[in-house]
Amino acid sequence: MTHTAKILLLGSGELGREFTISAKRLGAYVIACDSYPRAPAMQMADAAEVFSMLDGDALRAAIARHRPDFIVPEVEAIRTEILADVEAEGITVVPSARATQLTMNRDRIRDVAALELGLVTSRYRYAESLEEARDAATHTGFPCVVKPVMSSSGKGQSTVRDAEELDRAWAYAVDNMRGDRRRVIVEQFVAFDYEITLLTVRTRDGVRFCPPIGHRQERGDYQESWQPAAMSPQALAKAQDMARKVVDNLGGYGLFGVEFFVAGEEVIFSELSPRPHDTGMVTLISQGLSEFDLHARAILGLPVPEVALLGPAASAVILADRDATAFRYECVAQALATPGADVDLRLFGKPTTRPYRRMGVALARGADTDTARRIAREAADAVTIVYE
Ligand SMILES: Nc1ncnc2c1ncn2[C@@H]1O[C@H](COP(=O)(O)OP(=O)(O)OP(=O)(O)O)[C@@H](O)[C@H]1O
Ligand SMILES: NCC(=O)N[C@@H]1O[C@H](COP(=O)([O-])[O-])[C@@H](O)[C@H]1O
Ligand SMILES: [Mg+2]
Repeated sequence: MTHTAKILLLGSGELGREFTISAKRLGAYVIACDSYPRAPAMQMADAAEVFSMLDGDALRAAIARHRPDFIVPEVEAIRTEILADVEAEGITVVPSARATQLTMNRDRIRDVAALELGLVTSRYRYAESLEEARDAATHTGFPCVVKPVMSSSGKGQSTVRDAEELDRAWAYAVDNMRGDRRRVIVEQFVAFDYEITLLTVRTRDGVRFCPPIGHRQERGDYQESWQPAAMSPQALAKAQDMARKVVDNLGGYGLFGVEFFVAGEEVIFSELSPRPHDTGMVTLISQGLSEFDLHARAILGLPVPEVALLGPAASAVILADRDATAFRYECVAQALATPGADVDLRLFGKPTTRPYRRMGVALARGADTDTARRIAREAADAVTIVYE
């Protein structure tokens, strides 16, 4: 055997690409899967498979063909029943088949967090019709946020200020949902002071936390993130306590991105990813071991040391603005030229653009997080996508 482990990666975007690099550095053989060819992680992997992760037959066939030691989900939308079957047959699903099933849809994980574990969440209710959405909004009050239970990166999500706007929000959610479950969550709008991602690693030796990551979102999608997020020790302790409860409930080994809203000293659990988080790309420059290295180590059962921050750092996204198949990047040298600053780039190698598609990220370290944010934003803005 020439490799330490065989990993089937389900989803091959930018997060999978960095995970592939981390896993391969530790000697793993990686088969990268996604619905389109030349996806970012495929360009780094030993082998690639192109099929929809929601196609159960194709997923089963890929598992049977490669017989991996580990299945590592990189997206939410996967035919997760199959993962439960293969876990029972002895393949390790990361972090666990149950975690992938509970987090694929917002309603399941929200019910576990709020009802089973008693975590603080916003008021919420589910709706399967416009009528039910109206009832749900009576329960949450206005403003509220309407999201399809199956979606990510803000797709189909909108904030509703009054009853009049509900029709449009319901239609928008139904039109932009993934899968075939016409179900939304209606959530009380939380007027938070700031929001964080707490990267939480479940390892054989216990749970470890990265310093909290602050982030700013637009259209439900992340624009910039920074680490450490300034927060009181009391608020951090509450977030860590909730994160520990939820990852221990989900089980298995790996890194989780646990999202919280913070208002004063109140910490409100929002949702979590049982895998590296987009806002956690800042750890590519802020930590000796990035979130991808930590995920790989935890999965492979390797030692995971206490996480040390190298210094205040930030990430800023590089977005496309139109549909295109022919384009190039310019001004990369200028982006990396900020004098005296630690600045870096990741261009993901996505083969096509579309409006708001994340094509890359700029990374920076600075004397404080405000400085790092400024340098990262300037570097991201310097990179120009030239459409041909
Ligand atoms: N109830 C709420 N109150 C206030 N803001 C909210 C609320 N729900 C979501 N948001 C805002 O929208 C962002 C995206 O929401 P959420 O994380 O639920 O969606 P998502 O589609 O799962 O995103 P991702 O997959 O990128 O994490 C949040 O980070 C927050 O900024
Ligand atoms: N918030 C979830 C997230 O950031 N997921 C990341 O985006 C990719 C899809 O990008 P695409 O839509 O540009 O193909 C996913 O594969 C994953 O790496
Ligand atoms: Mg989120």
